Amino acid sequence: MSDSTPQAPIVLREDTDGVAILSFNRPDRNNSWSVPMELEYYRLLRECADDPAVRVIVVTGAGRSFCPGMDTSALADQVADPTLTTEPHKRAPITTPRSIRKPIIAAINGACAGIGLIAAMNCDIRFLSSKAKVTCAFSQRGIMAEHGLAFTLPREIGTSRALDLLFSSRIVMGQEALDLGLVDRVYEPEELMPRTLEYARGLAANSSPVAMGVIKQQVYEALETTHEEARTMAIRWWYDTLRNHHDFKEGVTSYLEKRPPAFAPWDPATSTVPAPLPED
Ligand SMILES: C/C=C/C(=O)SCCNC(=O)CCNC(=O)[C@H](O)C(C)(C)COP(=O)(O)OP(=O)(O)OC[C@H]1O[C@@H](n2cnc3c(N)ncnc32)[C@H](O)[C@@H]1OP(=O)(O)O
Repeated sequence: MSDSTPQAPIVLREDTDGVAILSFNRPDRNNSWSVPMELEYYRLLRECADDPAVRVIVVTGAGRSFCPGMDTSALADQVADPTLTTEPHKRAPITTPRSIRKPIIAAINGACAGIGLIAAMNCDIRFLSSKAKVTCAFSQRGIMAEHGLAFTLPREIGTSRALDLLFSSRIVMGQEALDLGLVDRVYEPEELMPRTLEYARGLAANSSPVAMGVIKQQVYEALETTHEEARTMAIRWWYDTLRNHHDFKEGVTSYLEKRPPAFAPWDPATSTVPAPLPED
């Protein structure tokens, strides 16, 4: 499995107006997934998570492809020697993006398959180029639904639709991907990054970082709790974090003063688990 030279990082980071853009960059292998690329992707995600200047993260692919799955040469190596393993269970979980309390938007600019689709599904929101081909690919390679796709895909698009895509590995594009709920918006290729960045910059400028961070944690936790537990957690977040936060005051005051809000940078490490509700 070859990777780019040290002069060309295998994941690029570029920052603009509170938005960090991370781009998969293995041009010689069409941005297919490799363990070094995965490790660098997670390292950069953590770097962005800890950087108060970053309010929103965009994940995309350099060049024509997003990520067409595991590098087929690595798959071929495993076919030749089944004892070879990349031991994914010993690496950071591919769900890492969901634990980062900043919005992460996938801008799917081209081929998106296998673990590339899983990476996109672990982002919070997905925008798609109308020319990009999306496929699970696993059934056609003789592989099960990898890395928790059996969890995320049915929750996003429904059980029978997920099974259709997983059984058939058929290619989905544009309007169909939107209709399925696999992606949230579709743009012409030349519009994808400008429109994604317009949206991301809007979040960075107009939405409170602490509110977005808490909302993200609430929504993913609520996938695995009861309605009542989700309601209780909202109350705990209110008392513990938001009620006395600068951004609540600023959000209300700026509206009343008819001016744009100036929300404070937020360090997610300062607030992780809200305190229990006070006893009556
Ligand atoms: C643990 C995780 C496991 C997995 O992820 S298993 C799944 C592995 N992935 C796949 O099996 C997908 C294989 N690729 C495809 O089926 C297609 O691509 C797509 C449908 C995703 C996209 O189709 P299109 O946009 O028409 O691109 P194109 O012309 O098929 O490919 C362009 C170039 O990209 C190379 N490429 C595609 N996928 C991979 C890959 N996974 N690893 C390495 N190279 C890949 C091709 O060979 C070709 O190259 P050249 O232009 O030199 O002919």
